[in-house]
Amino acid sequence: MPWLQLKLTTDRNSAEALEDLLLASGAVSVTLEDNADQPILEPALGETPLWDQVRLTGLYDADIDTRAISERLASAWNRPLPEHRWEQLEDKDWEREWMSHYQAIRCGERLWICPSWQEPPEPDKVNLMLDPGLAFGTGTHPTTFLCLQWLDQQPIEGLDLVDFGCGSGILGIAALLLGAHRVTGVDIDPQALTATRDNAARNALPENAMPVFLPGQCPEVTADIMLANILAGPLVELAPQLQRMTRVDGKICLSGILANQAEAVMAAYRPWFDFDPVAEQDGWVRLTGTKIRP
Ligand SMILES: C[S@@+](CC[C@H](N)C(=O)[O-])C[C@H]1O[C@@H](n2cnc3c(N)ncnc32)[C@H](O)[C@@H]1O
Repeated sequence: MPWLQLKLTTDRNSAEALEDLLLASGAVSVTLEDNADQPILEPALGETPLWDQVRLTGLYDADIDTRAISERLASAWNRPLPEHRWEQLEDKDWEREWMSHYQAIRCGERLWICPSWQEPPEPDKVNLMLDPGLAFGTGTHPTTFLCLQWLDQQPIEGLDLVDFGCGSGILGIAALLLGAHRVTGVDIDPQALTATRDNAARNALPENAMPVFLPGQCPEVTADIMLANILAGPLVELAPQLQRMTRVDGKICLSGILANQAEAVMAAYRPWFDFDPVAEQDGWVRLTGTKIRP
Protein backbone atom coordinates (compact mmCIF):
# COMPACT_ATOMS: atom_id res chain seq x y z
CA MET A 1 0.00 0.00 0.00
CA PRO A 2 1.45 3.45 -0.86
CA TRP A 3 1.92 6.10 1.83
CA LEU A 4 1.80 9.88 1.88
CA GLN A 5 4.52 12.14 3.24
CA LEU A 6 4.03 15.69 4.39
CA LYS A 7 7.27 17.71 4.21
CA LEU A 8 7.95 21.10 5.70
CA THR A 9 10.91 23.15 6.90
CA THR A 10 10.89 25.23 10.04
CA ASP A 11 13.22 26.81 12.58
CA ARG A 12 14.55 25.02 15.63
CA ASN A 13 12.13 26.75 18.04
CA SER A 14 9.04 25.43 16.30
CA ALA A 15 10.27 21.97 15.29
CA GLU A 16 9.19 19.97 18.33
CA ALA A 17 5.75 21.58 18.65
CA LEU A 18 5.16 20.96 14.93
CA GLU A 19 6.30 17.36 15.34
CA ASP A 20 3.68 16.92 18.10
CA LEU A 21 1.05 18.56 15.94
CA LEU A 22 1.75 16.25 12.99
CA LEU A 23 1.48 13.22 15.28
CA ALA A 24 -1.77 14.51 16.76
CA SER A 25 -3.15 15.03 13.24
CA GLY A 26 -2.68 11.34 12.45
CA ALA A 27 0.95 11.00 11.28
CA VAL A 28 2.18 7.45 11.91
CA SER A 29 5.70 8.79 12.42
CA VAL A 30 7.60 12.07 12.11
CA THR A 31 11.31 12.42 11.34
CA LEU A 32 13.44 15.50 11.92
CA GLU A 33 16.48 16.20 9.73
CA ASP A 34 19.01 18.96 9.19
CA ASN A 35 17.87 21.20 6.33
CA ALA A 36 21.29 22.69 5.62
CA ASP A 37 23.91 20.07 6.36
CA GLN A 38 24.88 21.94 9.47
CA PRO A 39 27.07 20.07 11.97
CA ILE A 40 25.70 19.87 15.53
CA LEU A 41 28.07 20.62 18.36
CA GLU A 42 27.75 18.77 21.66
CA PRO A 43 24.49 20.14 23.22
CA ALA A 44 24.55 21.58 26.73
CA LEU A 45 23.09 19.39 29.47
CA GLY A 46 19.29 19.24 29.17
CA GLU A 47 19.28 20.82 25.70
CA THR A 48 17.77 19.06 22.70
CA PRO A 49 20.25 18.96 19.83
CA LEU A 50 18.55 20.64 16.88
CA TRP A 51 19.76 22.42 13.78
CA ASP A 52 18.80 26.03 12.96
CA GLN A 53 16.63 24.88 10.06
CA VAL A 54 14.86 21.56 10.53
CA ARG A 55 13.12 19.46 7.87
CA LEU A 56 10.10 17.55 9.20
CA THR A 57 8.62 14.59 7.37
CA GLY A 58 5.31 13.21 8.56
CA LEU A 59 4.22 9.79 7.31
CA TYR A 60 0.48 9.30 6.77
CA ASP A 61 -1.80 6.53 5.62
CA ALA A 62 -2.64 6.93 1.90
CA ASP A 63 -6.40 7.13 2.62
CA ILE A 64 -6.28 10.42 4.50
CA ASP A 65 -7.80 13.61 3.17
CA THR A 66 -4.67 15.79 2.68
CA ARG A 67 -6.62 19.01 2.34
CA ALA A 68 -8.53 18.37 5.60
CA ILE A 69 -5.26 17.60 7.43
CA SER A 70 -3.56 20.72 6.00
CA GLU A 71 -6.52 22.81 7.15
CA ARG A 72 -6.56 21.17 10.60
CA LEU A 73 -2.83 21.82 11.03
CA ALA A 74 -3.17 25.43 9.90
CA SER A 75 -6.00 26.13 12.35
CA ALA A 76 -4.27 24.34 15.25
CA TRP A 77 -0.96 26.14 14.67
CA ASN A 78 -2.41 29.62 15.43
CA ARG A 79 0.21 31.36 13.27
CA PRO A 80 1.22 31.02 9.63
CA LEU A 81 2.02 27.35 8.98
CA PRO A 82 5.36 26.92 7.14
CA GLU A 83 4.91 26.04 3.47
CA HIS A 84 4.47 22.29 3.13
CA ARG A 85 3.99 19.72 0.38
CA TRP A 86 2.48 16.24 0.13
CA GLU A 87 4.30 13.39 -1.65
CA GLN A 88 3.54 9.74 -2.35
CA LEU A 89 5.85 7.14 -0.86
CA GLU A 90 6.15 3.49 -1.77
CA ASP A 91 5.25 0.88 0.83
CA LYS A 92 7.59 -0.39 3.53
CA ASP A 93 6.90 -1.49 7.07
CA TRP A 94 7.17 2.15 8.27
CA GLU A 95 4.21 1.92 10.60
CA ARG A 96 5.98 -0.81 12.59
CA GLU A 97 9.24 1.18 12.93
CA TRP A 98 8.15 2.59 16.29
CA MET A 99 7.64 -0.90 17.75
CA SER A 100 11.34 -1.37 18.37
CA HIS A 101 11.38 1.75 20.59
CA TYR A 102 8.09 1.21 22.42
CA GLN A 103 8.44 0.23 26.10
CA ALA A 104 5.95 -0.27 28.94
CA ILE A 105 4.88 3.02 30.55
CA ARG A 106 3.73 3.59 34.11
CA CYS A 107 0.86 6.07 34.26
CA GLY A 108 0.31 6.61 37.99
CA GLU A 109 -0.27 4.42 41.03
CA ARG A 110 -2.22 1.62 39.40
CA LEU A 111 -1.98 1.72 35.63
CA TRP A 112 0.66 0.48 33.17
CA ILE A 113 0.47 0.54 29.37
CA CYS A 114 2.42 -2.42 27.97
CA PRO A 115 3.22 -3.29 24.36
CA SER A 116 1.30 -6.50 23.63
CA TRP A 117 4.56 -8.27 22.68
CA GLN A 118 6.27 -7.63 26.07
CA GLU A 119 5.84 -9.02 29.59
CA PRO A 120 4.35 -6.45 32.03
CA PRO A 121 7.08 -5.18 34.40
CA GLU A 122 4.60 -5.30 37.35
CA PRO A 123 2.13 -8.13 36.68
CA ASP A 124 0.05 -7.32 39.81
CA LYS A 125 -0.84 -3.82 38.63
CA VAL A 126 -3.52 -2.85 36.11
CA ASN A 127 -1.78 -3.70 32.83
CA LEU A 128 -3.28 -2.54 29.56
CA MET A 129 -1.79 -4.67 26.77
CA LEU A 130 -1.73 -2.55 23.64
CA ASP A 131 -1.01 -2.85 19.94
CA PRO A 132 -2.24 0.42 18.46
CA GLY A 133 -1.84 -0.74 14.86
CA LEU A 134 -2.23 2.33 12.68
CA ALA A 135 -4.42 4.24 15.14
CA PHE A 136 -3.11 7.01 17.39
CA GLY A 137 -2.58 6.23 21.08
CA THR A 138 0.38 4.34 22.53
CA GLY A 139 0.57 6.28 25.80
CA THR A 140 3.92 7.80 24.88
CA HIS A 141 2.45 11.07 23.59
CA PRO A 142 1.94 13.72 26.32
CA THR A 143 -1.69 14.29 25.30
CA THR A 144 -2.52 10.63 25.98
CA PHE A 145 -0.26 10.29 29.01
CA LEU A 146 -1.88 13.29 30.75
CA CYS A 147 -5.33 11.67 30.37
CA LEU A 148 -4.09 8.27 31.60
CA GLN A 149 -2.52 9.87 34.67
CA TRP A 150 -5.81 11.61 35.44
CA LEU A 151 -7.84 8.42 34.93
CA ASP A 152 -5.52 6.55 37.28
CA GLN A 153 -6.48 8.98 40.06
CA GLN A 154 -10.27 8.88 39.51
CA PRO A 155 -12.75 6.75 41.44
CA ILE A 156 -14.39 5.30 38.30
CA GLU A 157 -15.73 2.03 39.68
CA GLY A 158 -19.07 1.30 37.93
CA LEU A 159 -19.20 4.56 35.92
CA ASP A 160 -20.17 5.06 32.26
CA LEU A 161 -17.71 6.96 30.07
CA VAL A 162 -17.42 8.27 26.53
CA ASP A 163 -14.03 8.19 24.77
CA PHE A 164 -14.50 10.74 21.97
CA GLY A 165 -11.66 10.38 19.42
CA CYS A 166 -10.81 6.94 20.79
CA GLY A 167 -7.91 6.15 18.37
CA SER A 168 -6.39 2.88 19.61
CA GLY A 169 -9.01 2.81 22.41
CA ILE A 170 -6.29 3.36 24.98
CA LEU A 171 -8.23 5.75 27.26
CA GLY A 172 -11.52 3.86 27.27
CA ILE A 173 -9.86 0.49 27.77
CA ALA A 174 -7.77 1.91 30.62
CA ALA A 175 -10.98 3.19 32.25
CA LEU A 176 -12.61 -0.25 31.94
CA LEU A 177 -9.59 -2.02 33.39
CA LEU A 178 -9.66 0.48 36.27
CA GLY A 179 -13.25 -0.55 37.03
CA ALA A 180 -15.55 1.50 34.79
CA HIS A 181 -18.84 -0.16 33.83
CA ARG A 182 -19.06 0.77 30.13
CA VAL A 183 -17.28 3.07 27.65
CA THR A 184 -18.72 4.31 24.38
CA GLY A 185 -15.94 4.93 21.83
CA VAL A 186 -16.33 7.41 18.97
CA ASP A 187 -13.91 8.19 16.13
CA ILE A 188 -14.07 9.60 12.61
CA ASP A 189 -11.46 7.08 11.45
CA PRO A 190 -12.77 3.54 10.78
CA GLN A 191 -9.26 2.17 11.40
CA ALA A 192 -9.47 3.53 14.95
CA LEU A 193 -12.72 1.65 15.54
CA THR A 194 -11.07 -1.59 14.39
CA ALA A 195 -7.99 -0.97 16.57
CA THR A 196 -10.20 -0.25 19.60
CA ARG A 197 -12.21 -3.46 19.12
CA ASP A 198 -8.97 -5.47 18.73
CA ASN A 199 -7.38 -3.91 21.82
CA ALA A 200 -10.53 -4.43 23.92
CA ALA A 201 -10.48 -8.13 22.96
CA ARG A 202 -6.72 -8.31 23.64
CA ASN A 203 -7.45 -7.16 27.20
CA ALA A 204 -10.16 -9.79 27.65
CA LEU A 205 -12.94 -7.22 28.02
CA PRO A 206 -16.51 -8.44 27.41
CA GLU A 207 -17.62 -7.75 23.82
CA ASN A 208 -20.22 -5.12 24.81
CA ALA A 209 -18.00 -3.24 27.32
CA MET A 210 -16.73 -0.75 24.71
CA PRO A 211 -19.05 -0.34 21.71
CA VAL A 212 -17.51 1.95 19.05
CA PHE A 213 -19.18 4.26 16.53
CA LEU A 214 -18.52 6.77 13.79
CA PRO A 215 -19.72 10.20 15.02
CA GLY A 216 -22.96 10.24 12.99
CA GLN A 217 -23.91 6.76 14.20
CA CYS A 218 -23.38 7.17 17.93
CA PRO A 219 -26.55 6.59 20.02
CA GLU A 220 -27.62 9.15 22.64
CA VAL A 221 -25.59 8.35 25.76
CA THR A 222 -25.04 10.30 28.97
CA ALA A 223 -21.58 9.88 30.42
CA ASP A 224 -20.42 10.17 34.01
CA ILE A 225 -17.03 11.03 32.49
CA MET A 226 -16.34 12.45 29.03
CA LEU A 227 -12.83 11.89 27.64
CA ALA A 228 -11.76 13.72 24.48
CA ASN A 229 -8.16 13.84 23.30
CA ILE A 230 -8.56 15.48 19.89
CA LEU A 231 -7.20 18.93 18.94
CA ALA A 232 -8.18 22.41 20.11
CA GLY A 233 -10.12 23.32 16.93
CA PRO A 234 -12.43 20.26 16.89
CA LEU A 235 -12.80 20.42 20.69
CA VAL A 236 -14.17 23.97 20.45
CA GLU A 237 -16.58 22.92 17.69
CA LEU A 238 -17.67 19.84 19.63
CA ALA A 239 -18.35 21.70 22.91
CA PRO A 240 -22.19 21.75 22.62
CA GLN A 241 -22.26 18.03 21.70
CA LEU A 242 -19.79 16.88 24.37
CA GLN A 243 -21.57 18.82 27.10
CA ARG A 244 -24.90 17.32 26.03
CA MET A 245 -23.40 13.85 26.38
CA THR A 246 -22.14 14.55 29.94
CA ARG A 247 -24.42 14.35 33.00
CA VAL A 248 -24.72 17.15 35.57
CA ASP A 249 -21.96 16.72 38.19
CA GLY A 250 -20.15 14.49 35.65
CA LYS A 251 -16.53 15.15 34.69
CA ILE A 252 -14.81 16.10 31.48
CA CYS A 253 -11.17 15.53 30.50
CA LEU A 254 -10.00 17.40 27.38
CA SER A 255 -6.57 16.95 25.78
CA GLY A 256 -4.70 17.55 22.51
CA ILE A 257 -4.44 21.24 23.38
CA LEU A 258 -1.30 23.39 23.15
CA ALA A 259 -0.70 25.65 26.18
CA ASN A 260 -1.52 28.81 24.22
CA GLN A 261 -4.89 27.32 23.16
CA ALA A 262 -6.10 26.42 26.67
CA GLU A 263 -8.00 29.65 27.28
CA ALA A 264 -9.93 29.43 23.99
CA VAL A 265 -10.97 25.83 24.70
CA MET A 266 -11.99 26.61 28.30
CA ALA A 267 -14.03 29.59 27.06
CA ALA A 268 -16.02 27.26 24.77
CA TYR A 269 -16.85 24.90 27.68
CA ARG A 270 -17.30 27.42 30.55
CA PRO A 271 -21.03 27.84 30.04
CA TRP A 272 -21.37 24.24 31.30
CA PHE A 273 -18.22 23.31 33.24
CA ASP A 274 -16.16 24.45 36.24
CA PHE A 275 -12.49 23.81 35.44
CA ASP A 276 -9.78 22.41 37.72
CA PRO A 277 -6.21 23.80 37.58
CA VAL A 278 -4.60 23.11 34.20
CA ALA A 279 -2.02 20.27 33.94
CA GLU A 280 0.83 20.67 31.45
CA GLN A 281 3.51 18.44 29.90
CA ASP A 282 5.94 19.38 27.11
CA GLY A 283 3.81 22.32 25.98
CA TRP A 284 0.55 20.31 25.91
CA VAL A 285 -2.24 20.85 28.46
CA ARG A 286 -5.00 18.72 29.95
CA LEU A 287 -8.22 20.44 31.00
CA THR A 288 -10.51 18.74 33.50
CA GLY A 289 -13.70 20.01 35.04
CA THR A 290 -17.14 19.23 36.47
CA LYS A 291 -20.46 19.88 34.77
CA ILE A 292 -22.50 22.46 36.65
CA ARG A 293 -26.27 22.49 37.15
CA PRO A 294 -27.97 24.70 34.49
C1 LIG B 1 -4.92 12.51 19.26
S1 LIG B 1 -5.80 11.08 18.79
C2 LIG B 1 -6.27 10.45 20.39
C3 LIG B 1 -6.36 8.95 20.46
C4 LIG B 1 -6.53 8.38 21.86
N1 LIG B 1 -7.83 8.75 22.43
C5 LIG B 1 -5.44 8.87 22.78
O1 LIG B 1 -5.74 9.54 23.76
O2 LIG B 1 -4.26 8.56 22.51
C6 LIG B 1 -7.29 11.85 18.21
C7 LIG B 1 -8.30 10.89 17.61
O3 LIG B 1 -9.49 11.65 17.39
C8 LIG B 1 -10.04 11.32 16.14
N2 LIG B 1 -10.81 12.50 15.71
C9 LIG B 1 -10.36 13.65 15.19
N3 LIG B 1 -11.39 14.51 14.99
C10 LIG B 1 -12.51 13.88 15.42
C11 LIG B 1 -13.90 14.24 15.47
N4 LIG B 1 -14.33 15.42 15.05
N5 LIG B 1 -14.77 13.34 15.98
C12 LIG B 1 -14.34 12.13 16.42
N6 LIG B 1 -13.05 11.73 16.37
C13 LIG B 1 -12.14 12.59 15.89
C14 LIG B 1 -8.84 10.96 15.27
O4 LIG B 1 -9.21 10.10 14.21
C15 LIG B 1 -7.90 10.29 16.28
O5 LIG B 1 -8.09 8.89 16.32
